Amino acid sequence: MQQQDLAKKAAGEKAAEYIKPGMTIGLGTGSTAYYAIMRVGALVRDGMPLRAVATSEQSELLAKEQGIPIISFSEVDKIDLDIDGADEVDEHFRLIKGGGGALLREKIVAAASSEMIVITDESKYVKHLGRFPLPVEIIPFAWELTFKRLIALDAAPVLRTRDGRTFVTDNGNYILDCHYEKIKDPAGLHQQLNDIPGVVENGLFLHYASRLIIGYADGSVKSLSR
Ligand SMILES: O=C[C@H](O)[C@H](O)[C@H](O)COP(=O)(O)O
Repeated sequence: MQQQDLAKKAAGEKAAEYIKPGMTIGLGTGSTAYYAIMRVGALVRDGMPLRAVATSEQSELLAKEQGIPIISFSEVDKIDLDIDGADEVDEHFRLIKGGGGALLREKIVAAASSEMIVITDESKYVKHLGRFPLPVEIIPFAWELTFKRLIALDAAPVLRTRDGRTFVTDNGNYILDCHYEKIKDPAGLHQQLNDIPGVVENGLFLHYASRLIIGYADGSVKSLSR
């Protein structure tokens, strides 16, 4: 296993220690959330009663393979604990998410959760958000106009593609990856982006994370709360 994967595994498995019987869990998306989901699966197989909602089709599939009871959102009043990865996190627990294109569902789940644990390896803990391109989910209708609005705002947007085709999210939308290098005013930018017609959501998660678990290649973790 690569060193970064050891760090992700350590963080994902540590997060699962916060799960208590009877909880409703939000399952994140990505290569770090993968390890948390695997651990949740092991807890279920050991007999712990819990249920979960997933933040992407990919995570739902993995959860079902692991035997985790997935419930529909119509059955959910509140989510006790959301465990998810991030592309960047700063010391104020502000995040950039959406590298895998799951930001919209992830934000809906984070907003509905009493607690959000963010799991990362140390490379993602940054002084300033922005080196990782900020994903912005937009609707396909007239996407070129939304794209031009973002150019006018100096976001340097790039339409995300995969295998030579436009990337389409689980919600049928497109992603514009916006290049800032250093985001000086995350709250202002969040508002500015979401005010643009055609923008569905952006990858800044500013108020959701309550605990940050950073994994290291030697298998150790640092768990910080706010
Ligand atoms: O859209 C994807 C999510 O926001 C992921 O949680 C994020 O991209 C981190 O993924 P990974 O753990 O694979 O680096």
